[in-house]
Amino acid sequence: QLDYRFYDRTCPNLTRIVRFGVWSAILNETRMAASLLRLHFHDCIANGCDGSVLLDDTSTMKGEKNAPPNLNSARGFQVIDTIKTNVENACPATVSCADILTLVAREAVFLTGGPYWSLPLGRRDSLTSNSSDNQHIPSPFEPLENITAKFTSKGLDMNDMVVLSGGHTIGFAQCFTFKQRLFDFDGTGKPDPTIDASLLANLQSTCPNQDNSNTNLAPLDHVTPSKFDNMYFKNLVNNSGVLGSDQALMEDNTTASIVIGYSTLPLLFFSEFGASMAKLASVGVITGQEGEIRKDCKVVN
Ligand code: HEM
Ligand SMILES: [Ca+2]
Repeated sequence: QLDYRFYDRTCPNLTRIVRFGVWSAILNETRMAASLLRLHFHDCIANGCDGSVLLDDTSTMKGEKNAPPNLNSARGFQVIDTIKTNVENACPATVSCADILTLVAREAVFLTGGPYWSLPLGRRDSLTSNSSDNQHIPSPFEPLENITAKFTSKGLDMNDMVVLSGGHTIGFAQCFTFKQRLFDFDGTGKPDPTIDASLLANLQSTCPNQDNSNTNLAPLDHVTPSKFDNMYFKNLVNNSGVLGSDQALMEDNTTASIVIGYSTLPLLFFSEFGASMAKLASVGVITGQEGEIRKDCKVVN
């Protein structure tokens, strides 16, 4: 029910408005591209791409935004609000927050050097958000089989999972999300023996072994952290993945061979990333008369 020409008549400048908004935000802070891409992923994995991640909590509703893993971690809400305001000024009560977030993620990837893909539109916004839907978001502490299962339960296969993990070619992670690998891997009291030695030294200096380093930031791709390229996959081949869940892609033969492919074929990565992003963007969408077109992405009408 999504349609490639959904807003052609009702909001012809939509793509331009979104692109300008994302461009301005990235100009102000490079990392914002990554934060916006992740926000879309979390929206889609938790109850479908319906803008539910954007809703503020109310006295009767505890939503996704302020629940783990988004709490003190998900970013970019202000950027979405600014773009929504500009879209409302051009085309009042027409474009959903869910479609805006979907378009924003595509522009964020494109403007940092990544691929571009076509997207059918017409998503509607949810009337609720439920913190418990965040349980579907993969955790960096869980085994690969669990993460794979979380993707397949949304209709995304192992190839989608590996290629979409390439989103970690941009952006940052807080030390607590990978620190046990640096000092106490699997309760051994030692670092993960597989981490590349120079990356290990680097990460240990960014994330010293004390609680007050938990929210320090390290790039997920330590070579080209603000460029959307296939370096993430090259890093995995070189034992330089940051999250345990990233490096785990090299421990299974099937996922490892996909990683190796993308590490040598950047254009294959780009085309498959676009295809899988389009697939992600259709997960659990609501269309037609369901849901609503929110006026303000933070609150239901
Ligand atoms: C495969 C399972 C995944 C796991 C376990 C995972 C986990 C994480 C974690 C722990 C962080 C750091 C959060 C923080 O420090 O607060 C992160 C950041 C990020 N993730 Fe993922 N992620 C996964 C998949 C994805 C996918 C599919 C995408 C997009 C296509 C994505 C895009 C990002 C981006 C861009 C960042 C950086 C955000 C920023 O700098 O603000 N991740 N992820
Ligand atoms: Ca990169």
